[in-house]
Amino acid sequence: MAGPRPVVFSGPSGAGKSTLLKKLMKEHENVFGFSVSHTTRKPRPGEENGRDYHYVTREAMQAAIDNGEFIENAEFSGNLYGTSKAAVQAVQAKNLICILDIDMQGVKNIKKTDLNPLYISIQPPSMEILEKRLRDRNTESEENLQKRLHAASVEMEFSKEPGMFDVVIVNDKLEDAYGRLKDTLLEVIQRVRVAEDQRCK
Ligand SMILES: Nc1nc2c(ncn2[C@@H]2O[C@H](COP(=O)(O)OP(=O)(O)O)[C@@H](O)[C@H]2O)c(=O)[nH]1
Ligand SMILES: Nc1ncnc2c1ncn2[C@@H]1O[C@H](COP(=O)(O)OP(=O)(O)O)[C@@H](O)[C@H]1O
Repeated sequence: MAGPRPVVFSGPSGAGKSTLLKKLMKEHENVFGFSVSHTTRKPRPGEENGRDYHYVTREAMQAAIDNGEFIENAEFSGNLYGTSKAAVQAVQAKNLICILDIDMQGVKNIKKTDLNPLYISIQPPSMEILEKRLRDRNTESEENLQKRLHAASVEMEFSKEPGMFDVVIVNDKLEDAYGRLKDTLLEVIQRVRVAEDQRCK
């Protein structure tokens, strides 16, 4: 696939991926583009169809998967999630750095493709803090929260597997984590800006 090297973000639900990504994309408009995944989960208040996710039924999503429209897909906390080929192509066609927010099954499956992204893991400082943040976010039922916490402990172990991630960022103080993220991406951001300047000349 053409375009600049994509960046994968992964890590437990509640680690702060969306918070960091939104900040990054707001500060660097026209550098990053979000790969909008499909999901069978219901939208949360404030989420928008086509911007945060493509919200679909399980039947529609399964049919699209069977039709070969997805790069990867996974079941998480009782719902289907997946990255469509069209989602990544839409970003790459604009020459933007494609950002993917996916779980560890997605990371494993993307590693089998030719996408060749940079892999960044976002981790919470501890399980206790993660639970507090997830509870305070107030988006999940108790049952869902427990499923996410169970998955989180596995995701936290996964991030320690040698060679799995290029960078692991612990999101303790938000500004510190964001600083580390920007340092990590400095070179790729600059490369896209130089290419953009050259196109404008
Ligand atoms: N494999 C895969 N995972 C995804 C995809 N989109 C989102 N996820 C992951 O699904 C999990 C749940 O996402 P979500 O329901 O938005 O909850 P949140 O992470 O707590 O905000 C997270 O780990 C996401 O990274 C996707 O397209 N593929
Ligand atoms: N460094 C931080 N300190 C305190 N709260 C945070 C921090 N980072 C994120 N949060 C909060 O924690 C919750 C989970 O973050 P979120 O970005 O939704 O995680 P994810 O996308 O990984 O599931 C949100 O309510 C968010 O505002």
